[in-house]
Amino acid sequence: MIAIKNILVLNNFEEPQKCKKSDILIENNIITKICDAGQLKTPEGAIVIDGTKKAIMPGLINTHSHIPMTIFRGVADDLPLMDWLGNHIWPLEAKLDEEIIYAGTMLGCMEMIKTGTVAFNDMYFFTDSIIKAVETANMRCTLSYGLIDLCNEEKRQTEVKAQKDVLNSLEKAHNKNGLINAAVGPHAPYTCSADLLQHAHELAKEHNIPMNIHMNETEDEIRQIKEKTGLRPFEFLNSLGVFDDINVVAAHCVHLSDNEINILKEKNIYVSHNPLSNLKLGSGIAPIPTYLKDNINVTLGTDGCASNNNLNLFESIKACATVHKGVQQDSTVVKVSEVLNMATKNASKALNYNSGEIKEGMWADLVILDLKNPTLIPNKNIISHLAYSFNGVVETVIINGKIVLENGKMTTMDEDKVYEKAEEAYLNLVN
Ligand SMILES: O=c1[nH]cnc2c1ncn2[C@@H]1O[C@H](CO)[C@@H](O)[C@H]1O
Ligand SMILES: [Zn+2]
Repeated sequence: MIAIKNILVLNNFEEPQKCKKSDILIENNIITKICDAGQLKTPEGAIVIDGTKKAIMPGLINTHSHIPMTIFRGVADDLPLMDWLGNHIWPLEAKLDEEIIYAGTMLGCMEMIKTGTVAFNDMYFFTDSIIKAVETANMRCTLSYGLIDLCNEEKRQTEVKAQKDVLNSLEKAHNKNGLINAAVGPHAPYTCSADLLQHAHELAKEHNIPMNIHMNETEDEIRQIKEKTGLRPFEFLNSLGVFDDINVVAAHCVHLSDNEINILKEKNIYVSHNPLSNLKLGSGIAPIPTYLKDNINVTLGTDGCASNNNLNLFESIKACATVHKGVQQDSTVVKVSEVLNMATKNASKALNYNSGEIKEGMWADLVILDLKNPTLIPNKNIISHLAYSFNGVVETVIINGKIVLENGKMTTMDEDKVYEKAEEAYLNLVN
């Protein structure tokens, strides 16, 4: 049990003036009580957190990452997507092993937690090593194995077999405490055959899990699909039935035709907007204000550390809240509440979580901020600060009812050891 006393609860992004000081009780992994400050009787044996001069917010949810790529930070800058992937990232990924993946995931979990992220939607390889690290860190996540067959039949069969094992591992991990969830992850329309895409869709339906896929990131890949099929990527996948009856989290969605935007609406597809990765790889800027006008569900992601190059979702929040104002020459688009919802409750909906808000009955995935932080002063319009000024350095993080960061220190891992192992893994990767 955790009792948090006298804390400013940031649970209303639309009407910040209604946020007030309250007491919160957490039992097991659930927020069981929220009442006016001073009203909560501390149950015997509860851990008490004094919330004076502190604020609490829903933990952030990153809907697009490749967490082990934290080890790739800084290895291939200033390149366009296809050159970056084909000539730099994929050759390095061929050298990955379980130890490098574990070290990268531990570092990634640490970085996310220290910057207020409690959950992430990931696509990568070596799922067993990722599971091991995420369980140690006690983070919530949705993991998918990145399916790639490059339209090669033999490769497709290997991928289908690998996918089966991965789903078994994920199911076992899920049964422990519900922290780890499964998704299917066909990498992208330009790396997967129609058969593989349809197979992934069938699995998502059968297991009632989301699909995680890269869509329409660059003009170049769209041209490839059009040459091959005569259709744009969303039209092609829609014709295959890939979007039917499942939650789809489509990463990037930078270049869409009007007809493709209609498909987003009709199929209720969740967009994972990755503004910093799209800017760094020179891919373009997604038309987020149009999506918001059309009531499309937009969420936020960082992408991996070779294209961002960090996992601080507060930076993506600020980028999203500012870049579209510049593009549209209209400072009224993408409001503070809209962008904060993207990083919390919209993401929770996309991934079928019970979090992203602070309400009784919801999972205790919470972030406590020390208000004595230069980027949060004056302590008046804190919700505005979350979007525009906060440096992301959080004080305490609770995931699934467990304190994983306490006064800025990780409780689930030895920080120095994580740094050391990450340095070693980097050297093994590049040498
Ligand atoms: O922005 C991106 N677009 C396309 N592929 C990416 C991006 N970021 C990482 N990967 C690649 O996706 C695979 C994960 O299963 C990896 O090969 C990773 O390098
Ligand atoms: Zn990606």
